Amino acid sequence: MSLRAEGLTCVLGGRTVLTGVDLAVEPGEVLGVVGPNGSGKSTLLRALAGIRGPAAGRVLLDGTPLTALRARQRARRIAFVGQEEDLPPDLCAGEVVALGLVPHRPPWAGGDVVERTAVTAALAVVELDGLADRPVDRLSGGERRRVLLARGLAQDAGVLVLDEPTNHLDVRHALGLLELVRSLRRTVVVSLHDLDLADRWCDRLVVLHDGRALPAVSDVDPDTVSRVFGVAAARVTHPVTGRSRLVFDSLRESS
Ligand SMILES: Nc1ncnc2c1ncn2[C@@H]1O[C@H](COP(=O)(O)OP(=O)(O)OP(=O)(O)O)[C@@H](O)[C@H]1O
Repeated sequence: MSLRAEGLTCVLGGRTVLTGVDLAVEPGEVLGVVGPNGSGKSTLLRALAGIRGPAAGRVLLDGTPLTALRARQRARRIAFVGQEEDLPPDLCAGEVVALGLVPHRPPWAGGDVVERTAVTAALAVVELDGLADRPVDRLSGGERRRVLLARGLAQDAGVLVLDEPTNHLDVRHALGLLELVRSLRRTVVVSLHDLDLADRWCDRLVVLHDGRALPAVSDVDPDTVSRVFGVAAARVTHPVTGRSRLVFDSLRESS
């Protein structure tokens, strides 16, 4: 599925956070969204997922404006996994994941064996086998993130919109999650604070700066990173893997 934003302007609490954002995500592409704190990453992702409509502009899913889809139709096509969610503490991990199946079943249809199987499979993908019956307030922060990702996977939508999915994850699980996301071959929009991870794992990156989106690029220029984030950025070659990596230091250290 393709996702396209045309002239998106997003206003929060009377303040214009983003102006005139144009971007396109091709079917099967992983598009990263990066930018400093408060630059509007979550706001953009929510607009792309149809959770909060823009003040101006539109989002098209395979050419159809999101506003033309009912919520249930939209949820079958776009799964959104937000940064933080206040989950009722005694809800079990499996019940959270089962929420991802709601758009696919008729109203009031209860849980059954098929649902249980889908929940078990989604939890296994995020390496949380056997935790279906554990209340979410007895999970670690990283485990809760993975439960939310499992809910997004269970939703079985063609487009995944992930806001900071690697928050709380240790380095192995963070890399594993991005490997998993790529292997799904779905259309993905993902915001990441870790610029090096974003640079390595996304097909293209959009940098948010001063309320606008810079054109998407496949290799972000270290000078752009330095200017937008106010750090000394450079590219180096990883001594073991030979892959190109972004490294950073404070501007003070570079002078
Ligand atoms: N409800 C609100 N009312 C007014 N301003 C808001 C509201 N929610 C967020 N903002 C502001 O909108 C801007 C964009 O917020 P957003 O959460 O999209 O940024 P972000 O890039 O995701 O930030 P972070 O990297 O810190 O997660 C910020 O300046 C924030 O203070």
